[in-house]
Amino acid sequence: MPTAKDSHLNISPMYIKPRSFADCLSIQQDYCLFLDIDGTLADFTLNPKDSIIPAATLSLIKDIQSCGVDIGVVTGRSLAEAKQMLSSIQVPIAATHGLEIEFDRNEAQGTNYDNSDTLQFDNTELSAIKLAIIQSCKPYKDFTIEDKPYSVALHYRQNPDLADTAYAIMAKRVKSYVNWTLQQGKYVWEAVPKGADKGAAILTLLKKMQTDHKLCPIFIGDDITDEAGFRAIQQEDALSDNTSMAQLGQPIKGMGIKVGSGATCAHYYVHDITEVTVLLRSFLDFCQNRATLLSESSAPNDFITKKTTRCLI
Ligand SMILES: O=P(O)(O)OC[C@H]1O[C@H](O[C@H]2O[C@H](CO)[C@@H](O)[C@H](O)[C@H]2O)[C@H](O)[C@@H](O)[C@@H]1O
Repeated sequence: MPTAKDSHLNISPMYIKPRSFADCLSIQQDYCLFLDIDGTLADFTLNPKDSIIPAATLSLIKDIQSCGVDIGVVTGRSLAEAKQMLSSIQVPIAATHGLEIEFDRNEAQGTNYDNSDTLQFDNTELSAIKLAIIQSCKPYKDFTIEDKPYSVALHYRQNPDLADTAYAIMAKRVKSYVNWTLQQGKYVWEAVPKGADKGAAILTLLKKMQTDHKLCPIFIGDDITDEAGFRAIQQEDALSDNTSMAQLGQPIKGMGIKVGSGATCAHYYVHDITEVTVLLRSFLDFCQNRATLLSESSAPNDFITKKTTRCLI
């Protein structure tokens, strides 16, 4: 079974004190925020269907949006599930690891799309893979199979000893399909169309959010699939792959924040979901203060002094 080790995961991230997150930010800079769901906004549960994003977190997101900050959710969940979990707020969503993107649930067709055409998604193949996985899992009561419109996930959180078995089943079932690949997550292996990538999804959302003011994207995520997102906004791939430059026409210097310790290419980390909430609250304070300062002055640069990065210990 492959491990989570990856040649990109070689940076020791710096801890951000979540309560002082505002101290890391500059009042002269416009920010936007990208948020992962599971392990970042929602605590883990044995069955994915039982997960919720706490009402307080949703209301925090809404308050940040009210300050004029764009927020996008980037998740491995299907669009339908993500929308249900986020039903009390309006937020652009890149779901199924970027395969399904919805900018605005009320907008007419044209702004929302799925990537399944581009990625040569074949529903017949997906059905065959799902069926084969169901067959293989019959002897094991501790697996949970998550049936999504564009992928299928095999969860073994109920019995972590089944990790190797889960990988063996999934690898066997995907191996004969050239357009499919396996993605690892926390206690899960998922069969996804090749090319599904949270980094590209974030850049698609960012391009849509971009105005005359250059935005500094902040992405918070916890899992292996979030690494592509960290790389995209931190421009780690700029030398080898110019996708981000080409998409936005300018370099991006964003902040990747990993939830939890462990190898990551994110430059920063916080310990857990509770700290994510504290960090979001600090970000809200920053946005509210910034809005007040900007509204009080017609020439903001006359009195606003740029903050320096003091958030690290
Ligand atoms: O990108 P994310 O929003 O982090 O979604 C990644 C996967 O999250 C879900 O699985 C994880 O959460 C489950 C519920 O807590 C947990 O049981 C499982 O062990 C985790 O891997 C979701 O079910 C998957 O579809 C997402 O791909």
